Amino acid sequence: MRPGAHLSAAIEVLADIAGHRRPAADALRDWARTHRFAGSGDRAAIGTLVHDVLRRRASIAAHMGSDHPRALVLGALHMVWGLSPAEVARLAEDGPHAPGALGEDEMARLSAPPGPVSDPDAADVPAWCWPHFARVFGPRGVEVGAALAARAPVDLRVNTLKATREKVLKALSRFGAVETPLSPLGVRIAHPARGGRPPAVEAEAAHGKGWFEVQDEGSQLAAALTDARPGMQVLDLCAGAGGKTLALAAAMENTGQLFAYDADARRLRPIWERLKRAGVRNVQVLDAHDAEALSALEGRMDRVLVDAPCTGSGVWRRKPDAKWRMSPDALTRRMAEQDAVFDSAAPLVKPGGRLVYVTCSLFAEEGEDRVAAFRARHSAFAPVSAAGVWAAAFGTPAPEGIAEVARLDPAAHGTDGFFIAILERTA
Ligand SMILES: C[S@@+](CC[C@H](N)C(=O)[O-])C[C@H]1O[C@@H](n2cnc3c(N)ncnc32)[C@H](O)[C@@H]1O
Repeated sequence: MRPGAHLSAAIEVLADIAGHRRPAADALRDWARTHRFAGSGDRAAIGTLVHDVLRRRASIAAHMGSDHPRALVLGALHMVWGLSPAEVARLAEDGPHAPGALGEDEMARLSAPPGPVSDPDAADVPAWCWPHFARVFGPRGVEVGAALAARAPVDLRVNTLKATREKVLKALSRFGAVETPLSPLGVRIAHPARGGRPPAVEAEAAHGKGWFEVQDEGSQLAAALTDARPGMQVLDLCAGAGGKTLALAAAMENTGQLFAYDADARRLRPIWERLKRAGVRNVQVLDAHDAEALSALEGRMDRVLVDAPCTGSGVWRRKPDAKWRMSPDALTRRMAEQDAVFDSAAPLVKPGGRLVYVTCSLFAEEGEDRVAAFRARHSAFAPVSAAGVWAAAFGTPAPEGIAEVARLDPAAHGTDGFFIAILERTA
């Protein structure tokens, strides 16, 4: 396919996503199925363009005066990829399957300097979300939204059961791998510029040997603040595919007992292969909905990690389509689920043990509010300073944003957005 045809394909896929409120991955997969002539390079180029449009949909639409997929794609080439208006015009006429010549208005829009835009558009967040951003970030809201609209790097966590950071850095040196600034186990590979594909690190031999896992630095820090130590009894109550389970197992040096549970058996499924590859031997995976297995843990856990289901507003860098699909109703549903799973964790914690509540959301309704509501229902839990746990874990003072609770955001910390609260059972 010629580059011009990639633009037309991206326009088609974006129309499908907008028309049917579908996940981008589904629309891209269906497009590929019905256009078998497209090679993997073509599919990657189209996918990159679609995701770049979705990251910046609101600010591009404001500049182009339209949210039609054609306007969004042309705008993204200029505003995200940095092509000049003349270069965009050339690409738009690149071959018979390109979108076609630019109109006068399109050319004028592309050539115009950036004009004034509303805060939610400048932040590239849905208008209904803006009050939630403003509540948490105040004047930083636009900066945080813009950081969430940028491409994320590939972050890896070194599996200390099998490798060292030096070993992983060396194995991935040709990708320009560097240390992450906050997590002592993190390795980062920058996202390539304009249209480029991030390296397929999971195809590397070092991944096959279990030396590292793909995990955002924020997620690594959430696991580290759980402070699971060798010999402890620990439950990962919302284990999902096991991202944090693996980090906890390594922190426990394969000793003690780590239980992994998730209410959804399908989500838990990949954990088996991951545990094996990582050389983890201290994890017992509990069956979904095995209430008896969970109640057997009552009052026994040194740590219970509740990595609660959430809107995912902190990971919009990686799933930009999700921010436009999210709704106020979904937020309300997530809050009810968070209260339920928080409550179910409480009896499992032993006196002196800790309950660590985590979401990858930036909204206070899913963070501070849920913790306050939990504490109102459970007087036996007292907060533990996240800054104190940070200082003890890393031997450095906690950065800004980490105080009684921790809120990580891509603008301040370069991580995905996370909320972390640590509570100790006092009685
Ligand atoms: C944010 S994801 C977990 C991600 C995972 N911890 C990781 O690091 O890869 C939240 C998980 O909570 C699970 N979940 C939702 N309600 C639950 C409940 N009441 N009890 C246990 N798990 C629940 C969901 O199935 C989902 O897999």
